[in-house]
Amino acid sequence: MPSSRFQRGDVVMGRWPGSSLFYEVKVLGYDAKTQLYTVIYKDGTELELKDADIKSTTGFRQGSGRSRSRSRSRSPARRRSRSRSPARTTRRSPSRTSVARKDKLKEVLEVQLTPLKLPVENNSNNKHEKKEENDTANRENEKTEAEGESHAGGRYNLRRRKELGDAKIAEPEKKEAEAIPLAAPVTTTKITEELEFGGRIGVFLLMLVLPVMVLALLILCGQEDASLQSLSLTLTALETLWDWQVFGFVLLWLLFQAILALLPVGKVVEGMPLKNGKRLKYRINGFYALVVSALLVGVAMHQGVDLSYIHTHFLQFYTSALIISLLLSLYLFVRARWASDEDRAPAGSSGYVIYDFFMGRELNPRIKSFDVKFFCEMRPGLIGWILINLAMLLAEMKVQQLEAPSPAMILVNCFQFIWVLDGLWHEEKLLTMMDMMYDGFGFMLAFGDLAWVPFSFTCQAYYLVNHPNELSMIWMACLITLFGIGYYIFRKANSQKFALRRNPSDPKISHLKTIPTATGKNLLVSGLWGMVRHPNYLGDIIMGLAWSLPCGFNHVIPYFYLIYLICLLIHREKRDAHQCRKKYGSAWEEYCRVVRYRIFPGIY
Ligand SMILES: NC(=O)C1=CN([C@@H]2O[C@H](COP(=O)(O)OP(=O)(O)OC[C@H]3O[C@@H](n4cnc5c(N)ncnc54)[C@H](OP(=O)(O)O)[C@@H]3O)[C@@H](O)[C@H]2O)C=CC1
Ligand SMILES: CC(C)=CCC[C@@H](C)[C@H]1CC=C2C3=C(CC[C@@]21C)[C@@]1(C)CC[C@H](O)C(C)(C)[C@@H]1CC3
Repeated sequence: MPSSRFQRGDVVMGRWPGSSLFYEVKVLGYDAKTQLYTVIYKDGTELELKDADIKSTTGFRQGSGRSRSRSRSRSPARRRSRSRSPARTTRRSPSRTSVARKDKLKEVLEVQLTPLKLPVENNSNNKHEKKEENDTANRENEKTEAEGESHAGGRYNLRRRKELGDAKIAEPEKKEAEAIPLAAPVTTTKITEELEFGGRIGVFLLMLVLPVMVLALLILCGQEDASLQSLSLTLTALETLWDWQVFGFVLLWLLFQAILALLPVGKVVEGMPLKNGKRLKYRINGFYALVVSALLVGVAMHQGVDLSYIHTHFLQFYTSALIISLLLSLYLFVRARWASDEDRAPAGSSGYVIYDFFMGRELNPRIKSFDVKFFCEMRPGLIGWILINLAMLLAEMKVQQLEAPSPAMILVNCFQFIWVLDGLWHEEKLLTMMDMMYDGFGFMLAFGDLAWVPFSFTCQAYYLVNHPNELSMIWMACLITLFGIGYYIFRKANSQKFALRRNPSDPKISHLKTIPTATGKNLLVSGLWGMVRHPNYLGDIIMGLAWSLPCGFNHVIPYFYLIYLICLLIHREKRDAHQCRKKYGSAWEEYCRVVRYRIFPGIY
């Protein structure tokens, strides 16, 4: 290879097809005529890459700020690669941002990758060559072949983790900790390449439509005639939507929850690794916060506080929460000016003000050790939801002059309480979710957490106050069973995924088959995760159905949550599939071939 920058055997960083993610690859050869390198990824995938799609590992190591076991002297090559780093582009003056964005898009579009056909699995020469290349993923493939479980015709093997033994499975993780920066893809993306939610116009419309939609929902739920046609006749006067006292109560609630979150009670855990390899610390005490909140509410009720005040002032409560979420989003947008590149959320760094305001520019905004996003996602809205449901239960008894709450109201309260309790009990798992790992904290989540969750998720209980619905014993038994099935699928699927990510050799998931990927992470491909690609979404939707059905079939309004959830999760599935395709490439394609349906078995 006379005129090539890299030689056969060199370990370099190669761009993954169609993305700006770089993984460690080994150079297998260089074709001077086509000027393409043949490289092999950790999972055995061979590709041809242009010179521009290959970077030296030293440049990446320096840039990513990870701790290394061996430090090398600063070479001219490394200095070159640092000066070209996109990190620099975001530090440029705003006038140059859009030029940088175009350059970046161009760069991504220009990636030309030609997948090579892999040699047939039983070609002993090649197998030997792979083995010599000392690649962990190859070694795993070999083990699998020995077990006769290789996936016919595929590049990946479906293997039983149990049969391999825990120690062996943990091997890639161990290596990664020692020296190979493989598990977390190294990304040079500092500016958003693709705009989601319909871009700037889409998010602008969403910011207008979503708050009005919740207001309309609440007006409809609260009036006798909950049909959609009746909405225009009863447009509420704006001044009736505001009450300073209510605003004060909402602020007090937020303050109270923030104090509970700051109490030195509960364990402190580390979040998932950030771009710079560091992990943030989080105090997990959501469950205690729920217990203390319940005690406080109990004492207040005992002292004669009438919770049905929340029902009679529900619109004012919503408006206050909306204003607070708007103010919070503004604060977050402004403070992100001083955030370092590392703290920026990839999705909210487009350079377009409106888009970044919606998506959130900062990934983990913190005031000292107080994580604003983590707090808002789990506390005031979720615990507030339970408080509101309780207020609606009391209001129903008052309005309908009942001695005890209706069975429909009890079911709605119990189902939703279990869901919130489960969320707080497994609070730690939020740290591995898309919202915490990739999404910035902007208007979407601030409004979602503080206004959308507590005021639209409570629509069934609010509706039942004025729209009683009788339930037969059989129907109640059916609803409980339906909820139980949904909960089982939701919990089991989420726990299996969490266990795999936290400890791939966890005995609880050792019976499940997985597909290895180039990043060192595995994808579950049997059990619930073999039924559909998002069993947790399916479980969530079944539960949503179970707590909407007690409201009967007279109006569509109590099904608002279910409709929202289906739309959100279908959209989320698409977003996630897009990210996973970029992250996992052919392993993800293989997974999609094996598990055909996304959320609903046999349907979608
Ligand atoms: N009620 C509501 O309003 C909402 C509820 N939810 C609920 O929150 C929960 C979490 O949702 P969300 O974070 O969106 O989605 P998931 O928990 O499904 O997370 C998706 C991620 O899981 C990993 N993954 C995907 N497939 C596999 C597989 N086969 N094996 C192992 N890992 C896999 C990938 O990340 P990686 O490989 O990087 O780990 C992927 O990016 C769900 O139960 C959902 O229903 C979510 C949104 C709103
Ligand atoms: C239309 C609009 C404004 C959308 C914003 C969406 C948010 C409301 C939801 C996005 C993902 C969420 C999750 C939860 C609450 C709703 C939001 C914030 C969640 C924290 C609720 C508790 C669960 O147990 C959960 C942890 C699985 C869940 C995670 C996702």
